[in-house]
Amino acid sequence: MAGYMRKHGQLTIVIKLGTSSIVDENTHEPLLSILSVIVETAVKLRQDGHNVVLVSSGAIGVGLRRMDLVKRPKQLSKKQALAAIGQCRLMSLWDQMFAHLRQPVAQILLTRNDIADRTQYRNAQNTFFELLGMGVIPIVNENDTLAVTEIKFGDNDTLSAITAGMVQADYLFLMTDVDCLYDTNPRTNPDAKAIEIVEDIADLKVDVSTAGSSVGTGGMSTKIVAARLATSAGVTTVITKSSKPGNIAAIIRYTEAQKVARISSRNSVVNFQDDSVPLAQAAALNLHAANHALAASSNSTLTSTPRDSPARTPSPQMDGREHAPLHTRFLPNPHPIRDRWFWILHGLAPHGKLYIDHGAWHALSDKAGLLPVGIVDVEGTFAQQEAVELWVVKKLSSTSHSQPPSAPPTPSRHSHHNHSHSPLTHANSYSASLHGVASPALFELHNPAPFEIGRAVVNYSAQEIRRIKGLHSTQIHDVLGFADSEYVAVRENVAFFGIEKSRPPTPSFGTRSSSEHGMCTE
Ligand SMILES: N[C@@H](CCC(=O)OP(=O)(O)O)C(=O)O
Repeated sequence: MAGYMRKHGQLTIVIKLGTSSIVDENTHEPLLSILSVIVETAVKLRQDGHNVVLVSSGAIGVGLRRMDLVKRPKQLSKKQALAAIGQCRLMSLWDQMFAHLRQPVAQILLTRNDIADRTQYRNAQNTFFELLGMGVIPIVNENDTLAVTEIKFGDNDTLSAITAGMVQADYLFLMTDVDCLYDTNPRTNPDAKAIEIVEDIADLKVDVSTAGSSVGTGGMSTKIVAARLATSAGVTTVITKSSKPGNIAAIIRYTEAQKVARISSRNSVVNFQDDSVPLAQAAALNLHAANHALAASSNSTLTSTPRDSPARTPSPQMDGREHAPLHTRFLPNPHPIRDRWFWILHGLAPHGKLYIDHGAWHALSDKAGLLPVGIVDVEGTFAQQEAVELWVVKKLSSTSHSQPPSAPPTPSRHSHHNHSHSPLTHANSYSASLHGVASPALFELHNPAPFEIGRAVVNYSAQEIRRIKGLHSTQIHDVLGFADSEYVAVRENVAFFGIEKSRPPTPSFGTRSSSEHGMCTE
């Protein structure tokens, strides 16, 4: 990537500030003391040789103050107008504050649509890298003028996670109005326990109604979605309190020192508050390997502490060990998703669904492309080169073939990636098994429920795939009158939600012969 070469030990840190960290919830006046500490922290990190990116909400909030309005309007165009008014004030505020410390900044406004095109995604990425290489702090927000519902990131937590993936960050800090994630709502439950380390986000089970504010759009649930997305790209993700931005440096120092301590097999944890512990030296170690070692060395998936435990008082001296300020740290996936696949999963909005069988899943895990023969059903309307969700369904066993399913399905299992996706209904699952599938095999589409494994960019439209599903590639031309590719999606255009989704369990439930999928096991 032009203009960007990571130096030895250099970290890239993305800091996301929600509206409630930037303006007062009631008066919408800028929270100057918090912003000042953020500026000082970011500049200090820069001086230590690290890259810093800010994701700053607050345009609408600042716009409200500028126009002396009390309440956020409901109408989209009014919100967009306020964002346009507020964004230039917001940037002017950041620019002035950073200018006091002679730190140049740049504004980057993104919409989902901008990065849905691979070339534009790479252009945005190259701009980030060029800015970081020049020592500039990019300040990112959603381009609210253009961002209607279909092309919105949804909230700035998601935008910050996509930004963190795009700049290949080491850390994403999601600054919020609580000091960390709790297992239940700390405002209503005094026994709520702080969750300090999340080794595998797939195992996280919390009541996500724990936090939120009246001026922002994100609550704790969007932070967890963002953490899932960022950790999949190999980014350590931290939730901590925005009113104490000085914690950022302490948490990084503590985490990096812990990695050094683990790797060098020392038992004591290095004093994270001691500025003499060189951050760059700590960071010089391979971060992903170190995090993996850290995860492996702990017994439980989640480490939690009672809310007001003395162990959580800032900087205590306990048993000769220092503790970081209270925060939740999501460890990065030790097998981060490649940049192109991260883009397919999170840069593109899916326009429909393909239901595939286990044989196709096996073939994909064996690095083959997605052939029409492995497709069981199609949902939605999409064009060539658009993204779709990939859902796996199980074939019925041969003993079940003679009888159609008789009872309505009970959804048994949902993908944790998207709870809003309901399994296929009984009726359409059965009809799916009857129409269009070349093989007489039926598919058990509801028990277990289909589950989403990833996304694909397809070579054929929904209408075309409906006509070729279940067929051999040699038949595509006869049916459609053309055959752009033997694959519905080439392997390079198929991305999985993590390593566990990329490998089907063995033995396979599929019944097709391996040769049909161009693979050697089934
Ligand atoms: N782009 C919008 C931010 C949307 C929003 O409210 O985000 P957040 O406060 O992070 O939940 C703005 O700048 O006002």
